[in-house]
Order: sequence, then C-alpha cells, then structure tokens
Amino acid sequence: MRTRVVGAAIVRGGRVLAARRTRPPEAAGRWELPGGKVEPGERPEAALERELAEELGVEVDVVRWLDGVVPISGTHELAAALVRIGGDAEEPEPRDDTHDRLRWLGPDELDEVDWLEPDRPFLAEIARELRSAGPTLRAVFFDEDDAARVVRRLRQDGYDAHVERERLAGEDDDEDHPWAVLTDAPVVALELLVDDHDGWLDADDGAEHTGPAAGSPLDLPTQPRRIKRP
Ligand SMILES: Nc1nc2c([nH]c(=O)n2[C@H]2C[C@H](O)[C@@H](COP(=O)(O)OP(=O)(O)OP(=O)(O)O)O2)c(=O)[nH]1
Repeated sequence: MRTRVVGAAIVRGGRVLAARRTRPPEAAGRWELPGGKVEPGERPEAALERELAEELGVEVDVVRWLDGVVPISGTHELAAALVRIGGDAEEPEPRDDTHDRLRWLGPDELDEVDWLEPDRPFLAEIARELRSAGPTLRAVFFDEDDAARVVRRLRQDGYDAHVERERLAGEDDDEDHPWAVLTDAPVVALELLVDDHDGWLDADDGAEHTGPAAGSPLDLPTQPRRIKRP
C-alpha cells in the first residue's frame, strides 16, 4: 500500500495558495499544494491540519476532498482537499524549510507556476471551485481593529473573510492606507457591519467582482458612502 500524502487547496477571496518547495532537489523550485505525509493511524484531515500549522502557521478547516488520488511514485500517492483558513489565523508564511515562496493564484493564473506533476490533475476542479465562488465584496475601514472585528464576525457567521491593506493611488508610504475586508458574504450582512464600524462598502465593484483585484488602487470616496437600506 502506498503512503498517503495530503495537499491543501487553501482557498480565500477567489484564489488558491500555491507553495514553492525547497527539497528534495528534484522537487525544489516546483510548486505544490502544501501538506505532507499522513502518519500511521492518523486521520488525513488531522494530518493536513498538523502539516499546515507546522509549515505555514495557519489553522485550517477541511471543507471537502477533491476528486481522485494520484500516484506520486511507487511508494506514495497524493490526495487533495479544499480548505479554508479558520479562526483568527495568521497570514500564511513559510515557517519551516519546506517552502521558500507562496503565491495566491486566481482561476486564470493556475498555469503560471510549475506544479509538481501529481498536483496537476486537481487543478481543473480547483479552477471550477474558484470560479463558482460568490462575488467578493469589499468593505473598507480606516481602523485596523474595526476591520479585524468585522472579519471575526463574518467568519463566525460562516463566511470567508480576510483583511488586505490597501494602497491609495499615487501613494507608496505606509501612512493612512485603509484596511479592506474581502468577503463572500452577501451585501445585507456587510451593510450592518460597516454601519457599526465606521466603514463603507466599496459598492461599485461588488456586483460583477469575481476575485480581489490585487494591487489595484482603491477609488476612495471623499466621505463615507453608505448603501441605503429601505
Ligand atoms: N506536501 C505535498 N507533497 C507533494 C505534493 N505533490 C507531490 O508530488 N508531493 C511529493 C513531494 C514529496 O516527495 C512528498 C511529500 O513529502 P513532504 O516532505 O511534503 O511530507 P512530510 O512533510 O510529511 O515529509 P518529511 O517530514 O518526512 O520530509 O510528496 C503536494 O501537493 N503536496
């Protein structure tokens, strides 16, 4: 029987996390779904949670396993799961010597990195999953604590949510840049939260937005803009 290796498709804000391996030499520089070997007697979900805490410092919840199990070699095989970062998780970053780079990839960017062969059969399902996610809404706050509270609340309510630091057009210093919360929650859920936390909805791109436009400057209103409730 082959040893099971489990990889995580960590999905957030319409993108999936890819990790670049540092070892062994034949895999170094190539990209994978972070994870590792399931230990004897260990549940695969527990193995994923353990590996992601060790390698990236994040707590994750397994949503579901992707279709198929792919042989890695004569001795190992790869299964992959869709997971979400849970709790008050830190931003994932390489914590041990397994990876030296991380990238968040949208559904049209999956072929921009050189995936290890066994990971490739999972990419079509991952792309479908990313495309099927609800529109990503963006709420903006000048106070980091407000943004963090809103993220906590949305996650408690079962939505995907995370904070990104926004840069204002034409500015590159670190002062006064607002904090954007990106979430798949519906507008109604977010409206109440922006009212309570002195933020505003970046309403214009909510309707057709299918993923965060990384790095795009925010169109800031001159004063808080509220979406009116009837
Ligand atoms: N983690 C992971 N490994 C993969 C993937 N695709 C793939 O071919 N592999 C290979 C690379 C490695 O040879 C093997 C997994 O080993 P690993 O080094 O990640 O596992 P581990 O952390 O439990 O290993 P170790 O402590 O015993 O070194 O499977 C993938 O998507 N994720």
